[in-house]
Amino acid sequence: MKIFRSALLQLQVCEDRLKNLERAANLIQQAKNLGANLVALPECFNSPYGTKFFEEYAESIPNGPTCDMLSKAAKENNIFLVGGTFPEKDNNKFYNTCTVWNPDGQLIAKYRKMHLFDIDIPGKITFKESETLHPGNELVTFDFQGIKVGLGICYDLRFEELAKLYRIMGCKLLIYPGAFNMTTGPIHWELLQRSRALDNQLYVFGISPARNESGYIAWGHSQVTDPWGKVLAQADAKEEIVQADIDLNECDDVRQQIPIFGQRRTDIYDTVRKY
Ligand SMILES: NC(=O)CCC(=O)C(=O)O
Repeated sequence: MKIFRSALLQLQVCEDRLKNLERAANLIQQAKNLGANLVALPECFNSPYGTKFFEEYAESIPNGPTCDMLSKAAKENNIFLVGGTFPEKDNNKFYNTCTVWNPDGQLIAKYRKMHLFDIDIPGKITFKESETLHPGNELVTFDFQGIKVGLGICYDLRFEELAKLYRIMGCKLLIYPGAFNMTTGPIHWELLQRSRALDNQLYVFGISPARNESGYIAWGHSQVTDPWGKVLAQADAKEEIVQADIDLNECDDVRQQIPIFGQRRTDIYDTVRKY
């Protein structure tokens, strides 16, 4: 399908897991009513975002209330559902994991955040996901009606190598559930998505939780960016559905008109320096 309607659900997340699931299920249904066939939730949508919460809210995949809700919602609404992320428990290790569900309610992809959010900006924000989480080690794509879609999570947006690999693998859309903060969000969130989109000539979705009042405060501003690097749609801070009609012909046009991928001097890049 070359043209489709997408919906990014900028969900208001609270400390009550079941309320988060109910609210998410409700927004998914609203997105379906708007005609969306690809719907995506934000990072950490079943729990507040914070290292002290990850173990308490973690579930195994695919058994648990969060996967049950996602599977049911995908099936009942007959949509592809990118289930944001939630803390995953596997063999006594914890991951920040994104699941993807097809319209039959089947789990078709699972991506574990590869670059953990460990930063220290004195007086502003210090965060260390690696205190409780392990990183994933695999790139993950899924097929959405003939389109290859690549997955990343939030801080992964900063690593252009990951996005480039997805482009090389044939992706035309990258989806990043994410929860940027009030320090980096205002200056980096939009810019990073536009950069990944422009560099790789593909669509980028960034899906944030809505702004909350305390703890880790999410920037919001869920965003759809096209292969020209243009922002097609962007939320404000509150809970809302960002919808956008995606025309994959744009990818083909941009790639043909500005054919940077065939023009890369990999003969030089690959020999000058090995990382
Ligand atoms: N959840 C995250 O990975 C946050 C990333 C972030 O805020 C950043 O600045 O990078």
